[in-house]
Amino acid sequence: MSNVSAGYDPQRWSSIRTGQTRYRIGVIDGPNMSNMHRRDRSVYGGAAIGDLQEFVRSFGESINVETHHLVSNHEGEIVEWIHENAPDFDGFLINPAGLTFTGEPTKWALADSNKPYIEVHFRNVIAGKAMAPLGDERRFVFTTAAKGEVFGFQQYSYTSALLGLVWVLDDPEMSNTLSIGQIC
Ligand SMILES: O=C1C[C@@](O)(C(=O)O)C[C@@H](O)[C@@H]1O
Repeated sequence: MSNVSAGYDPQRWSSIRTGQTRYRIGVIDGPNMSNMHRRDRSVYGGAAIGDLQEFVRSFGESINVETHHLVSNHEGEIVEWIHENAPDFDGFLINPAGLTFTGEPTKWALADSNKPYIEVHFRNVIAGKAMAPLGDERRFVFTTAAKGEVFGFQQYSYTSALLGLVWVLDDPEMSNTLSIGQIC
């Protein structure tokens, strides 16, 4: 009997990718990531932003994905880059970094593009939040329209997110559950 379950497709459960399309993904690093080689080594590993971009690019190639990178300390530049490039991209990864709690314009540029995006962070950005003092009610701006989140795995947050994004793009059923439209 083949109709075991509409959701079960053996191909999806037995290969890294279910599709062969070569995707173009925009990878954005926000304010302060250009300085990552001088930031806390235990989090950012002492590597420079160019090393990170090369790491993500080469992982992308291994799964037939082309990544295009922007690092910027200026929100306006990030917004314009999204406007300009969104038509040519299939999706985005963003480490909003310094814009994590304030980046409404960038969040909307991504949401308006109607392309899925995944928010990434080196750190576990939620750690300790349960014990945040009263009054520290900062809101994660990008989470409301993201397809997903990956944080806490340092540079591997990016490669994990890239794989997740490709799964979403390869699988029309997952793409249909985009959270865009539920933005508050
Ligand atoms: O600049 C950053 C980096 C960060 O996004 C990360 O990658 O862990 C975490 C943010 O809270 C912080 O503002």
